[in-house]
Amino acid sequence: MSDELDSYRAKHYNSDDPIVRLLEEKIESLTKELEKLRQDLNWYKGELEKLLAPPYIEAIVLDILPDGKVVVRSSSGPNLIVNVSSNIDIKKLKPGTSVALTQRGSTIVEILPEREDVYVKSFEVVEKPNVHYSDIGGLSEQIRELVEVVELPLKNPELFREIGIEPPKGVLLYGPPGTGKTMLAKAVAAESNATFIQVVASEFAQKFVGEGARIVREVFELARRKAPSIVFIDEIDAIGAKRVDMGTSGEREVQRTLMQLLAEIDGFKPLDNVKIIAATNRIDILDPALLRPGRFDRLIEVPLPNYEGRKEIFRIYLQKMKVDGSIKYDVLASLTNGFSGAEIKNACTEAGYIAIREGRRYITMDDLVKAIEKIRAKNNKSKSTERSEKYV
Ligand SMILES: Nc1ncnc2c1ncn2[C@@H]1O[C@H](COP(=O)(O)OP(=O)(O)OP(=O)(O)O)[C@@H](O)[C@H]1O
Repeated sequence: MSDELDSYRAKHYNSDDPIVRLLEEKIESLTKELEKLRQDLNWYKGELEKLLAPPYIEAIVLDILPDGKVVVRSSSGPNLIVNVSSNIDIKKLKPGTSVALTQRGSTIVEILPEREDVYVKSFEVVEKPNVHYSDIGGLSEQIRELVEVVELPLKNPELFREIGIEPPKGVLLYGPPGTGKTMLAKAVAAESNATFIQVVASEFAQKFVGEGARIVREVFELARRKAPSIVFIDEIDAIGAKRVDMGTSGEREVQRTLMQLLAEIDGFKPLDNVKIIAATNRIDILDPALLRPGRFDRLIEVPLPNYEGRKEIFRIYLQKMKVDGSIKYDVLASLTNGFSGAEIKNACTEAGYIAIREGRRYITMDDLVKAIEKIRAKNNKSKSTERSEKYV
């Protein structure tokens, strides 16, 4: 057939003939259209394949066996012993590697990019916090204690083994809001060259049954992987308060999470290279089980700064700002009785704004006095609102 066509074309072909040119243009555009349709068809086939393909199961490698099989913890729950697909380099598999299993869960078909559990992502992991003891005012006694029970054991566990004393596994920092508890935890992590893992206990209280306990497990597995590390649990009263009744499922979930936390703490030895620091504004409502020996058995109070502490905190912030020669630190300390460190910092920032509003590039004593009055007025207002709400 194609020979006859070729010989017909050879005899009659006339490129000047307008019909021939028209036909050739038509053929060219149809050929392009056909090519485009072929590409679209392949794309749709690929999409259809993805849509119809059963989902992979995510898993974490726990161990590699001598026979080349791998033990994984699948996200669907059980531990499995699985094969490794030939396109996977088994040397790239190590405990903690995230992998994808076939739908039947029998074979590792893909190595997933390194990531922490999505829940753990909701926690802050700071390899090296940028807070130092010198940034903290009025808490020298608390710093000394943290150096003794956290920094030294992390940096020099042998010293404690040799002498034969066990430092506490958990330290509880307690005191009013804004007094420097989080700063202290970050500073001791920075000075100990430890990874700082900050969680807010209310993050543990998840809405799905068992999720809180799972998050606790993930956080402590992360802490072991990144050791030496410090797990800092802020607002621990969110899960560690005395339980009055186990009526609601939410209360039971919180209790399960607390039990998991206690199990994790009990699972550590005092000289392991993971330390746990918790913070609370409400030590009075904590479950005594948390404070039992071997858990948070070192309590460090972090109170509002006294006169000298307030002077120190003002110096820390004002030395980083442009001020004129009128600053009197003793007067500032006298005007801020009852202020927390956070409120003193806010007063310095507010004084900066007052100077800017008045068109100046430096802060005066008058700016600071006005700022202190503004913050005290705001505090009094919020306290009176609190009181009135209490009696509503
Ligand atoms: N003693 C202090 N020295 C210097 N700055 C302080 C001090 N206390 C608080 N601050 C300032 O207040 C801010 C809040 O402090 P921090 O978060 O450590 O308080 P906290 O006690 O953990 O508060 P909360 O109990 O509300 O979590 C800090 O970022 C810091 O700037």
